Amino acid sequence: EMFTALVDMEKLLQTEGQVTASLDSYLRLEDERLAKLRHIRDSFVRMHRVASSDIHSYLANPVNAYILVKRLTTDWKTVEMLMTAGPSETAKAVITNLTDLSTHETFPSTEDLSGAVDALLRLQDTYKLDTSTLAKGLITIGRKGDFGRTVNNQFELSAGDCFELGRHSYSNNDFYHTVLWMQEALERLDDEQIKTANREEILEYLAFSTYQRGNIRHALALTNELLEIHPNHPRASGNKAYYERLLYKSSSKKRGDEGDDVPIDEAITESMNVLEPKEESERDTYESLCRGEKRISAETESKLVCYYLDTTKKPYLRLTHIKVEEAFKKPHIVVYYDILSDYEIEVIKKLASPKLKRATVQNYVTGDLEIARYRISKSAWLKGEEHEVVAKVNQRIEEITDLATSTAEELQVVNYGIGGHYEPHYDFARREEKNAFKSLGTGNRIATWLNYMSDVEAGGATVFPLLGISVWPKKGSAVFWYNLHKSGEGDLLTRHAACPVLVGSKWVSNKWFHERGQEFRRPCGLKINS
Ligand SMILES: O=C(O)CCC(=O)C(=O)O
Ligand SMILES: [Fe+2]
Repeated sequence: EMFTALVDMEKLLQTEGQVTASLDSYLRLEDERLAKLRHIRDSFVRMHRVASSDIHSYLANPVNAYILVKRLTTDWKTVEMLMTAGPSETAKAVITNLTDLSTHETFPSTEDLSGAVDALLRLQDTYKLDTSTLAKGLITIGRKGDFGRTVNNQFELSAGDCFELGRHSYSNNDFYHTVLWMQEALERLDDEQIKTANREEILEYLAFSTYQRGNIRHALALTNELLEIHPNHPRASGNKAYYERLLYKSSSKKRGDEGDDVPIDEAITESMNVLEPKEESERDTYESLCRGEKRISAETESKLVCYYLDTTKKPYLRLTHIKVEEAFKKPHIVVYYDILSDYEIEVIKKLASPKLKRATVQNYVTGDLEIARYRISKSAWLKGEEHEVVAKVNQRIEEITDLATSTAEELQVVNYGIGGHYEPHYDFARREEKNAFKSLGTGNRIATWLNYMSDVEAGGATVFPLLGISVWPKKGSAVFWYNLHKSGEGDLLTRHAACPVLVGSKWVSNKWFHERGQEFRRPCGLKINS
């Protein structure tokens, strides 16, 4: 699929170019065909006008008689041919051409379409984007919580697009967004010259979702509007009666009358009207960190420091200055600046691009690798032997961290497309995950090194919900942390996530270090949480 990585989406622009060219040639052929038909029609009209003004003298001329016959035989055949076989033939040639194209992978599938819709809805949710603004193609958010910057766009969503987004929300049981998108679809439909959606269909979804949200009175009004357009609508009158009954019941209840007992209806209306104050979930914290909201105290933050790495004992790095910034103390999470050069990044991206595949996750129970909605990106693995740049980068990471790369996993290169993300997770395997990393035979993932290989225009932070910090991608920099305590126990505070990319493309690469080989580099501790 295409939507999972931005590099693949770039190919779609070429496809769009090819489709445009094919459509151009079809329209040119169609224009020619119609021009021929118009020409024949005009000559028919001219001849008919002249002939009718004086039929006898006109037909007295044998040439004219011949022409008339010819018009109604050969010329008519041509007209028939141009009118019937014409459009489909022209179209057939162009379609064959396009189908040839679509058998190659440059054509998006319906799965890509639904992935793109999913991504838009995820972005709207995570970044609290306003429906109308989004429909106008405008996005107002920047990096690092620098809100208020508007990313401009010339293209807007049609009523039909908004309807599809609403339908998608509906199939996810997300009635809140269904209502927003269906309302937007209705507004847009009013302004459209060529309608891209059907008012009745929108009203039906809108009414039902409005009811699901607990506003029965408004659901009834919308259903009445639907009945005005389509009095015999198969479901509307039943729904109308149902809503009226619910309203009657709740009003008679208020008056103190005992209505008939219809417990289901009441249970629905009552549970819908109660909004319980609930504790902030991990999801809420994660999303607020993605939006760049501050979650650590000024005091904690004030203790974090910047320094230069001591490179005196590091042969390859002795002459370099490496800037380090602490992002958190315990667990110690640090950001290194200017680690990869633009050239190295280009080489790594070039090597990885042809190998990118939808990223997988390990099934917790079976140990199998599978694709999951909570991790949307494409990734590839690069060996040190593949290119001297990869070998050099591995070497550099080894020197900076003092950890052995010989037992580390290969360099994983990841590209996230629009909406691409990785929800909160641990990089290490929990005790109950039996098969994790068994085949590697090098123990658990002791530490994570993550290179940022692009700037991201908006979104795409790496966030740690239990710590309340966000690390923002900066081309060339890297973030590093230990996943395991010295005892070998997993550090539960290292739970982290990659926020959805809102604007731009995010490239990262990472090195996962394993326990074996580090015995003298990071000796074990005896205490559980040391
Ligand atoms: O891309 C990121 O910011 C984090 C990626 C990550 O956590 C992972 O790949 O395990
Ligand atoms: Fe991770």
